[in-house]
Amino acid sequence: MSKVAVLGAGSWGTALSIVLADNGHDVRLWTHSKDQAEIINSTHKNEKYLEIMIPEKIKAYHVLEEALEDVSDIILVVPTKAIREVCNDLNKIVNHPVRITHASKGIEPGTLKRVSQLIDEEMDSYKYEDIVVLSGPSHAEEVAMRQPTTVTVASINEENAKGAQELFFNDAFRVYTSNDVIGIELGGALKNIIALGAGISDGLGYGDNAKAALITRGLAEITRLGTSLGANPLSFLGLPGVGDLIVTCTSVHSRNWRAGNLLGKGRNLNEVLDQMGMVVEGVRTAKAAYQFASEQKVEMPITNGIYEILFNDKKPREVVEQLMNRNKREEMDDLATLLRNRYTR
Ligand SMILES: NC(=O)C1=CN([C@@H]2O[C@H](COP(=O)(O)OP(=O)(O)OC[C@H]3O[C@@H](n4cnc5c(N)ncnc54)[C@H](OP(=O)(O)O)[C@@H]3O)[C@@H](O)[C@H]2O)C=CC1
Ligand SMILES: O=C(CO)COP(=O)(O)O
Repeated sequence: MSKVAVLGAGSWGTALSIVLADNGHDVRLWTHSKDQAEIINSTHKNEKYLEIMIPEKIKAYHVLEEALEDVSDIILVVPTKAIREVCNDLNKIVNHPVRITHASKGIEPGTLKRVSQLIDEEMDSYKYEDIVVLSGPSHAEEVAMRQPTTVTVASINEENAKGAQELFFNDAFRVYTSNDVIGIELGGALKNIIALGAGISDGLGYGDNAKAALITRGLAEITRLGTSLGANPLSFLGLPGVGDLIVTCTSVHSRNWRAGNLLGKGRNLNEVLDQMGMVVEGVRTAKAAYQFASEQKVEMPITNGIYEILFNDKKPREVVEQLMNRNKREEMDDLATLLRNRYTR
């Protein structure tokens, strides 16, 4: 059994700690809040984030050095805006070989970097090829209740991907491997923008047809961007692509869907974020994807529309009208070309 430090005691860090504890590992759940660590250790609950009881063998830590002592694995699960800060601290402390798996879903606006690239930049003695990403359709609320869930772990280092698969795999948590780090990270990050859109559509009172259109055309545009950045287009048809799109666009557990829903009902972004109290990664990632799409000259009409609603106060109904009245076109033209170019000579 392994000693594992899970960094980030929000919904997802807590749920993944439960999976690891169920697998018999020695789990140290690190939080930046001393009070939260004390509450978790004394009550075995993390009520702000999850209702379920936490197994007593999960110990919460506030001091990073103590959480990291002798661990073989670090699971990084803080919001993407905190990744640099936490890795910067890790860099000063970690001086023995560890495997780093991250499970955060976002892209950094400005630099347009994925989480594995941020880790690589902040950690001197750690190679990009060795980083593992865990992603897929996995609401923390369901994982914590041991409901059947499937995810993918990806790394360029096959041994590390298989090691992470072994670490997490159990009867309720089935783990696949992949070597497409770019596709797995981008699928998980970009679907959050489309989930905001699905929430907006529901908030406006539109029905299932509109949502199916958003999921399908959203998939087309995130695949287009991902492929232009080096991802395997087929990864977008897998768990971290279409799987995660379905789960976040159709579930009330999704914070991105819930935030979108409030926006669709007429609230502005600041009001919505105040009310959520948990991370809504799609907001930052929409900014990054908007910038990416214009720099790479990739067509992303849904993302552009959501960017306008979030940051330029455009009315959601106006965006829908624009999307519905875009130039007439063939459905599969660019995606078919993209796949043909990749798989034929
Ligand atoms: N929830 C889910 O179902 C899933 C989430 N994810 C991804 O996991 C990542 C984390 O999400 P999730 O756990 O849900 O988020 P939550 O909002 O539930 O929790 C975020 C946690 O991170 C902590 N935090 C915030 N800033 C810092 C910092 N600078 N240093 C250390 N800790 C910090 C928060 O502390 P505090 O309480 O003090 O604010 C809180 O404990 C996101 O990228 C998300 O997209 C991926 C799959 C599923
Ligand atoms: O990524 C998730 C499920 O796979 C969680 O999505 P939200 O951040 O929208 O809750």
